[in-house]
Amino acid sequence: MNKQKLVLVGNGMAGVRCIEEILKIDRERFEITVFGSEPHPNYNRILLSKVLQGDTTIEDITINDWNWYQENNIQLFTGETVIRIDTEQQVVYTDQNRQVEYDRLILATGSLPFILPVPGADKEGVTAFRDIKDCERMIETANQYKKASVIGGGLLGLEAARGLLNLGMEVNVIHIFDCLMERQLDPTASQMLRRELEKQGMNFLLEKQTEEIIGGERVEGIRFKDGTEVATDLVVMAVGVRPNVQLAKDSGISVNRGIVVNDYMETNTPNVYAVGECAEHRGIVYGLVAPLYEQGKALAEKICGVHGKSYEGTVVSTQLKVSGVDVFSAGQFVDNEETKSFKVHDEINGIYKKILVCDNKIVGAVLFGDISEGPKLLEMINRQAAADELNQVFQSSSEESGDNIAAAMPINQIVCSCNNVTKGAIMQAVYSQGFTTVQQIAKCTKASSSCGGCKPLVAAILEHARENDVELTVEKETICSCTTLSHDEVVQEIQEKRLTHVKEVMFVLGWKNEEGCSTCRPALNYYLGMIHPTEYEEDQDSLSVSERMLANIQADGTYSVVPRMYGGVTNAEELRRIANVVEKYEIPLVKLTGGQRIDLLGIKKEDLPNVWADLDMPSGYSYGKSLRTVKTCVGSRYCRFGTQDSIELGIALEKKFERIQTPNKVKMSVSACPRNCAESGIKDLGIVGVEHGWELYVGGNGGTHVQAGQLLCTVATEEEVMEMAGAFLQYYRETANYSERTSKWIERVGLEHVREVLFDKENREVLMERLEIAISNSKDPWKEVLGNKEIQEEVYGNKNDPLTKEAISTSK
Ligand SMILES: Cc1cc2nc3c(=O)[nH]c(=O)nc-3n(C[C@H](O)[C@H](O)[C@H](O)COP(=O)(O)OP(=O)(O)OC[C@H]3O[C@@H](n4cnc5c(N)ncnc54)[C@H](O)[C@@H]3O)c2cc1C
Ligand SMILES: NC(=O)c1ccc[n+]([C@@H]2O[C@H](COP(=O)([O-])OP(=O)(O)OC[C@H]3O[C@@H](n4cnc5c(N)ncnc54)[C@H](O)[C@@H]3O)[C@@H](O)[C@H]2O)c1
Ligand code: SF4
Ligand code: FES
Repeated sequence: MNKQKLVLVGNGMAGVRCIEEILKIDRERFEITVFGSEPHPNYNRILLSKVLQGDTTIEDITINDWNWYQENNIQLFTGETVIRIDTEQQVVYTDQNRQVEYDRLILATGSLPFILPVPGADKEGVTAFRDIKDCERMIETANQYKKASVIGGGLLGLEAARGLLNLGMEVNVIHIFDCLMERQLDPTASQMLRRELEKQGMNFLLEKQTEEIIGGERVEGIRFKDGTEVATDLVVMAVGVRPNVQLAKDSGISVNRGIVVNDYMETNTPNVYAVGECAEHRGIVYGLVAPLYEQGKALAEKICGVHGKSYEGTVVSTQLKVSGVDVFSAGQFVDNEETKSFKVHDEINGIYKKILVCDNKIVGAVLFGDISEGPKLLEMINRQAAADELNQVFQSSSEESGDNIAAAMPINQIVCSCNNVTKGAIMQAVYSQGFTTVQQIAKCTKASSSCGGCKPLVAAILEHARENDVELTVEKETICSCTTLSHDEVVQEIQEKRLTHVKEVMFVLGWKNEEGCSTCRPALNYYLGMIHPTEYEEDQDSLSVSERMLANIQADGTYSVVPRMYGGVTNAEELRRIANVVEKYEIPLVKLTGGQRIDLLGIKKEDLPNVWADLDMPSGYSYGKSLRTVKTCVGSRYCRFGTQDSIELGIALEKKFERIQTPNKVKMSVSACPRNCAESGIKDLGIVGVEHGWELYVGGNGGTHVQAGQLLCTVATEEEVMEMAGAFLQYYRETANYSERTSKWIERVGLEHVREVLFDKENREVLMERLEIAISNSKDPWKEVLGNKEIQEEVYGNKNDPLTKEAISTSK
């Protein structure tokens, strides 16, 4: 199967994030080539400000190192610029005389810093602040020279100025207006900011328009339109950026301010897409990573054929990365006739909060001095919350700080706006992975990995999750009222204290009810079997009637038997045996199940062992929490649409995983094409054949709570399906609560988290190793009974009938 060729032009933050998203969905779909004009692998441009300020180093801001490209089979050409696109032939040409064909092309060319077109702008000592090279140039200049001027009092200019101060230079900030950061702040906040920065040592030349950069070969000063001059050894231009669109324009792709894209990041040219600062969506060109990452996700889903969310635009928020200055701005901040504002101005403590309301809805906010309510306000602005909700913000904020803020925050509130990560996702990462550092959380969830502005909040949530017992108790679900311990805690205790029996667990862990109950006993039995697969013997008293009898008990006290038919395939020999059994034991009803099996209903308990013996087929586990069925479509063997052998794969899956115990029943299916005749979209693990391999959907459910499966990944070969399926099952076995179906488990832990675990090859290998141990210790339970006369008499003989009416009605 030929992979499609995907070419990315622009090795920056937006483009590479989009590639990461594509790899998450489908590692095998594309042969990927990336071109980047800069000589570096993808790095965190945002943190250049922090490099200049001396808080981190260039080595530490790499996001994807050289190995990452290799490991993901990405061909990377750095220091190489794409100079032409032939959109008819679908070929890109570079400045190194290379030409590469594409099936899909992503343009992520970012922005170019705007350089004021004034005389002298090309002199030595005049620089932009956009990339590593600019940053290094400024650091070198600071070693030799003293006086710096930054033109532009926006976010970039102020962060640059702070960096240059830290490097020991005297810094003038030259701004065209009388208010700094006029694109984000109202005049009051702007004034407060100016005063604070002056205290830090910055000098401001406001309402100054640059006319000329003066000097010889090297800059010596700046002359303004009002005739005044300032001496300087370095000029940093931070007067905004322009989308880098020349390549697209020259290639006939529709360009306005940016490259024009629709809600799927498609340009007007077939198979050409754009993301990031070069793209213009619904008339807006964004200059912050949060929207660019959202765009990347939407494009990845589109390009991989997943019916995901389209991109509909973003309300952005900004924070200035200058230590000691807390500024936050989001949405609309300029008053007009239709707006009203809610303001708090505490001049003593230097705190200012202004929230703008329009039509009784919260539409924007500016915070200075205390920005702790920023995430909450951004969430309110995004959903256009009613103005009344503001009371809650201010009442609670006056009492809250640090850990209290973390505790009071709703679970679904976004904490990291750059990466769209909620408090819930962070808490989950801490609970499920036992994380103790912000770095671990950043690696797993990406929270705090971009601008770093949310780091203190992430740290507070981490602290809160680890230390605050109150929330742990409130949020944790105990197994049942016999214990105060959660499922996870019990599993941990069993492992740590090496507990081996149900009674022992209850005794050692201080069960309130020493006999346990019908909820906790089966759970403990499952956990012990999962943790000690080689030595644990099932506690029969903890099993349901159907599990104990190895057949499903029916309303009238008879049983149903479903023999295993791998992949839903049978033959004349098996059918003859089934027919003989039906006649011999006068089985009143034979029914085909939704999982493509034959159900024999109305069998008397004492006939069960003889029925199994005569059938001579493996148990179909219709009574158990285990793999039930793998449903298959006819696939390429007979269907004219089938590109793959779904039957062969279905049978292989069922044979491999047929007897393992799972937290709840598991249903699988394999369809050989997207027509999906085996209903793979509503299975715990549903597999769909596509042109270049197999798509794996997880967490689907066609029962009480109908739930569509979500795409976990796409793989190329049957071997990879088996490996991914095994790792998925084992991770579900190890981390789901007993009785939790995969749909609920994924909802709880998050698909992203499951992907993080399963996409790591080492993780998959260790999960598979543990699963193999469980598989090798499993035996067919019907055969076990047939080989044990005592059990046959004890359990299936007439003498000691263990059943009561109550048992029938409570058995599931
Ligand atoms: C100092 C600084 C601080 C910032 N701070 C923040 C912040 O705190 N928060 C925030 O959200 N954002 C911040 N930003 C903005 C953020 O960095 C950008 O929004 C983001 O990097 C844009 O990503 P991009 O991939 O669209 O473009 P870029 O990161 O600019 O990447 C585009 C890449 O494409 C390459 N390229 C262009 N044309 C070609 C071609 N023809 N062939 C090959 N390669 C090509 C370029 O060389 C570049 O490497 C900051 C930016 C700077 C400079
Ligand atoms: N903390 C952050 O979020 C952060 C930090 C740095 C950069 N960035 C992003 O990087 C990009 C570039 O930042 P920026 O600050 O250069 O862009 P900007 O457009 O936000 O600000 C440019 C500033 O320069 C001023 N200006 C324009 N012409 C001028 C002139 N002739 N003389 C003096 N001042 C003049 C403008 O009034 C404006 O305030 C933006 O997209 C920004 O969002 C973000
Ligand atoms: S899913 Fe596709 S291959 Fe399978 S039976 Fe249906 S149409 Fe045929
Ligand atoms: S808010 Fe920027 S990294 Fe979290």
